[in-house]
Amino acid sequence: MGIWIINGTLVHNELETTLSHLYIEQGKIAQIVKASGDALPATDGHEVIDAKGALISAGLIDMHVHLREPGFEHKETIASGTRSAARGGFTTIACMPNTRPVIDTVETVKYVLDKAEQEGIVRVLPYGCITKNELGRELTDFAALKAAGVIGFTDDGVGVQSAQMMKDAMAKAAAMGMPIIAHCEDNTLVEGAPVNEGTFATKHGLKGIPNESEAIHVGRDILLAEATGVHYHVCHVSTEQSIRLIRLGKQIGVKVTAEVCPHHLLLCEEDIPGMDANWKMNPPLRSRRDMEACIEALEDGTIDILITDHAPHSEEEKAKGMNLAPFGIVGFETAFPLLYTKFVATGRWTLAFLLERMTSKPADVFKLTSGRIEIGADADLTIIDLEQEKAVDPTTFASKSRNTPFTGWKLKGWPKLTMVAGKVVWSE
Ligand SMILES: NC(=O)N[C@@H](CC(=O)O)C(=O)O
Ligand SMILES: [Zn+2]
Ligand SMILES: [Zn+2]
Repeated sequence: MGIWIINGTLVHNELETTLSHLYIEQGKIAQIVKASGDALPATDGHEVIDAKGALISAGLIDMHVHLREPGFEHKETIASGTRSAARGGFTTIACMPNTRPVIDTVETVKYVLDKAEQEGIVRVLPYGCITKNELGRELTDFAALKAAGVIGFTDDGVGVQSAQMMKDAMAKAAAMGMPIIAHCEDNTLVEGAPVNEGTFATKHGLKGIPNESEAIHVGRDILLAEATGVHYHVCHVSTEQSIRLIRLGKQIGVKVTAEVCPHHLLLCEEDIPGMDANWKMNPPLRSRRDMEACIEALEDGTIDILITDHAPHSEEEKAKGMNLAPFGIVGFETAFPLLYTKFVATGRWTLAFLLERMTSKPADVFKLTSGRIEIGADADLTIIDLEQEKAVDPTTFASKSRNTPFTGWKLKGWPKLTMVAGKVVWSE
């Protein structure tokens, strides 16, 4: 017995969309049939899911998320985080190692993979730390972590401050064909500032995080990537200056790729309503000019992929206020509707472009086999209603945390059903 998903809209490319039926057998896509009139394929003896004209996308992929387990289970767990991801239409997520303990040993990699297997409902790909405890002093055992199943190395949450340490890490990663994923931040330029150095900081008398604190690392690391030949991936790009450097790096043939979050495309410092820590994240909301540079960079391919940087924190932690609250906002359950409503429904992007940046592009950048609807592929799929309009209501989130600046936004493009390897893991 297999599953027929009937009457779904498939986006083949910018020009071609078809109403189609998909047949799934043993977790894989076995047939793709173009609908003709009202005629249905022979579905006898099979399970039938009627997509009712809604979009069927390859399952969304998010290469930058925080699941908080082990150590911060009050913010999120692998169980709650993967449910939140499924509701957002994500079928594969790559989790950051800034847990407690951090993911810097084989034991912790195993712990995360076992938990994901037992309690997770979407695919979880862990990253391992570049340095032990993310302290920047000593490299982890890359070979052992790779063998245990990590897909790349990163100290996300903090920048690797020493250029020599980063160079050694890149040389080692390059030798084993693994990517380095970098949170770019020079601590000497940041000094505990909670928001961007700009209009909001000035108005409220706050210390500011300057654009150079990010871009200095991007520039340094592109030179180191050129020297070592590593695949270097820049986390959550937020500044015009970083983009300029990534563009140059690509032009001269350095293997540099980059990602951007929805909030850096949709919000800037002018939008922050007041001293509300649900607007505090790292990197911070920058100037309008930076926001526009990020949009253009995604459009021209300088930035390769979209990610959420889903960073759950509890209400108590966020209630500490702009100066003391931790950085980060949740992202899974708003990402697709936000991007669809603000960029596709407005006519700026095609649906094909948005889907590519959340499915096949991340798969290509990180050499994953998922991200495409084709015969023989794992049936990782998402059904999305592009028409229904609904306001963002954090009380409905499957995530344990509700720290979002998007409360009340009226959006279209809500996922209805998420399938991983032919199994429905969430449906409305
Ligand atoms: N992005 C954030 O604001 N916070 C992240 C850390 C990070 O992604 O650097 C977190 O772990 O909370
Ligand atoms: Zn980061
Ligand atoms: Zn992060």
